[in-house]
Amino acid sequence: MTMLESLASPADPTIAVWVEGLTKRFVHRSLLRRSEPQVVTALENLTFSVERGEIFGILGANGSGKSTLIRVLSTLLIPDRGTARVFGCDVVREAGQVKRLINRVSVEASFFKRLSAMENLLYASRLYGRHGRGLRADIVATLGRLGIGADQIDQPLEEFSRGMQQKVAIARAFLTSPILLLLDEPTTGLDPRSKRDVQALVHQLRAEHDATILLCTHDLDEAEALCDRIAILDRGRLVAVDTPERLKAMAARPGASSPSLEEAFLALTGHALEAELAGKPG
Ligand SMILES: Nc1ncnc2c1ncn2[C@@H]1O[C@H](COP(=O)(O)OP(=O)(O)OP(=O)(O)O)[C@@H](O)[C@H]1O
Repeated sequence: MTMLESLASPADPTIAVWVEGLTKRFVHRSLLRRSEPQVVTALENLTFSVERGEIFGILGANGSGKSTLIRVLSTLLIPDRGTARVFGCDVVREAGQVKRLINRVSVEASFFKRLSAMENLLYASRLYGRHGRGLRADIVATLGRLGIGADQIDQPLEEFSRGMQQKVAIARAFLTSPILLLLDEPTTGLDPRSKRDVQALVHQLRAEHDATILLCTHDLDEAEALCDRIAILDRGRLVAVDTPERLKAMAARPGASSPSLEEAFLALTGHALEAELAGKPG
């Protein structure tokens, strides 16, 4: 825990996300009747906070708990223990208020698939109170920046590839200007050029819209390029929270060249980021 985290309080307006003692377990029942159900601890007593305006990364291997954390923060899952607040609102008791403050972008982005990108984005923007003449032009410009041309804008989304739908989800987050943007693996499955477009838009979103961004990834380069601070999750436990530079410094050995973020991850968790942890009981 950093000095700031030990001094901050959940009511502090400069704190966007406040997580204290957060624990979530799942019971995995085997199809074979004789074997005992297994309890998987997806999140184990997490405590951290994210400052308003930060781009905060959650880095962890498959099954380390990243999506579970995002789902708790977006009010889709109820934690077993502990609390989580978004700008002071409790994600369980004040879920309605939290929903108005967040926008979650994930692979299972929900759209009206038979409607076009333009129709979906007009609907979402109006839901967030955006109207007026400039809206259509903004939608065209935002999609254009992500490489979706004017000729594709009126096509039904069901005809878009997964990567293109992911871009429309990111455009939606940009157009609706949420205060907290939860990005769950936003560039997975995108080609390198599209990845760079998305990353540029994330930076712009923070700069122009006073957004706080929580980004789950297992892409080390992306985490390093985008994040002010990174939390490393390992089997549901928080092993470190710090700037990329300080995480790397933690893994430095006297006389050796300065470690990469990948080496820092290995030193802090004891395994490589690609390690498959899914299904391991906590
Ligand atoms: N709905 C669920 N029911 C049962 N177990 C679950 C559920 N959701 C997650 N888990 C388990 O919780 C653990 C953490 O999963 P989670 O999806 O949060 O990890 P992750 O870090 O997001 O992984 P990935 O990078 O593969 O998306 C895993 O062991 C997973 O099997």
